[in-house]
Amino acid sequence: MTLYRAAVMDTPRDPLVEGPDALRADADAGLLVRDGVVAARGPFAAVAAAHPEEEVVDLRAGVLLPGFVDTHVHYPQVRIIGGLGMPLLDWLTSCALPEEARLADAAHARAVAREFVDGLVRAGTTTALVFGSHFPGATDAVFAAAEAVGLRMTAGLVVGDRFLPEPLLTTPDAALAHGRALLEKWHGRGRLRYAVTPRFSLSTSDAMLEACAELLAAREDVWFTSHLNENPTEIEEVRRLFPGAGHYLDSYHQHGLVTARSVLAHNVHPTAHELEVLAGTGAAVAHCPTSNCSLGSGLFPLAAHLDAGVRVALGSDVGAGSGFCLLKEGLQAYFVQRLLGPHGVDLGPAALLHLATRAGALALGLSDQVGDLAVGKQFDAVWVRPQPGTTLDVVLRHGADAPDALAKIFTLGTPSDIAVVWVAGRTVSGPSAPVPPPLPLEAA
Ligand SMILES: Nc1nc2[nH]cnc2c(=O)[nH]1
Ligand SMILES: [Zn+2]
Repeated sequence: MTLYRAAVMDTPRDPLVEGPDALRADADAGLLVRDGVVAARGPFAAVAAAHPEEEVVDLRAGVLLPGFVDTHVHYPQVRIIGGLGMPLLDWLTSCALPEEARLADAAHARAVAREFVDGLVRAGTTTALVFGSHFPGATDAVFAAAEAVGLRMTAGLVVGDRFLPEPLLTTPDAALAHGRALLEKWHGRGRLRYAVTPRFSLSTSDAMLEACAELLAAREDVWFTSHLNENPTEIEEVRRLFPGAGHYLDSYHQHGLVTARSVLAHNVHPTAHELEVLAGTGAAVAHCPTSNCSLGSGLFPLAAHLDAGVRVALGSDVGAGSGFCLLKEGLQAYFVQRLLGPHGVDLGPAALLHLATRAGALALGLSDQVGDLAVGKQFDAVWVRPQPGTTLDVVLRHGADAPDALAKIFTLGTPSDIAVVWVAGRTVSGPSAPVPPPLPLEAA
């Protein structure tokens, strides 16, 4: 057992519903961690008195937060982060899809999988819903990489049978067979789960979506993820391709793909009826603010989602998004709501923390395990500890109170300020993280 002593902030209640007081901030907390689980929590003096024999790890030089939950991120796109200046469909054609085709090469895919998982944990992400690759071998590689590091990951084979470059195309039968094999190998193994992942309606026929529905029905606890209402040109094209669908969401919903185990990314341009269906089914939306800004997709209507009762969490959407760190996504989400003026939601620091942590856990059905640091939860945590003398260090030393410190962390924090990251009590990034094995490039 280990007794961590730290300033701890988390949001077991929702600040978007209950207001800023929902931030739980304990200036000198003791968290006793046994077998990767928070076994006791309280004022440090009280927990230490009750467990005098435990080793104390003193983290008071920084702030301890729950691990971040990224609800939308693309594994094959690590190396193309930063492709600026294009709207969605041009960016896909000239930037993302050619890179994704390179994952046909197994050695390349293994290297990218390692870079991807490493990028996530360095940024403090401990749980992620991941778009895999169009290639089964490459998707297998990202599961293996996540398992090796200990990342809590839900992912799946990305499938499509139109719009894509030829090497990325598949058929409904092949998609089903490969998806089933990956699901049987990885779903429920350790912290890994499978998500059925059609790329987007634009790249999937009704027959392909039906194959997705068949795979989703294979096990009751399998997840579903895809894209939705990201860009006006995309939406228009989906309307043309699915004349029988009432709207974009309907192209999935008609196949039974929209449930409480569905996470749809973006939804920048929803109709009122789509919001109603999302709320009614319990499906969640992954809001990806840096991606939406970078591709010029639009300003996310968060208020409309919340008013309709739709669950919303954050996604980095790497590689259209500008990096893995959910602190940056939180800040960008805040900026976007400011730009919406009277139509924007007032996102205070507590709301940003909730969006980056517990909202993601709720969206992924994992809130009984992760998302906050209550007793009984997994010790998935990040220690924000800027290097002495950095601007974040300076402003934290002159902060007023806990919400103020949190606002500063979201404003200035980067992966280099995240000193240690734990998943289930084990260090996955930081000084004592196990040295990963060498890249298996020679084996190819
Ligand atoms: N942002 C984004 N939107 C998509 N829609 C379909 N594929 C993608 C993708 O890779 N990124
Ligand atoms: Zn995406």
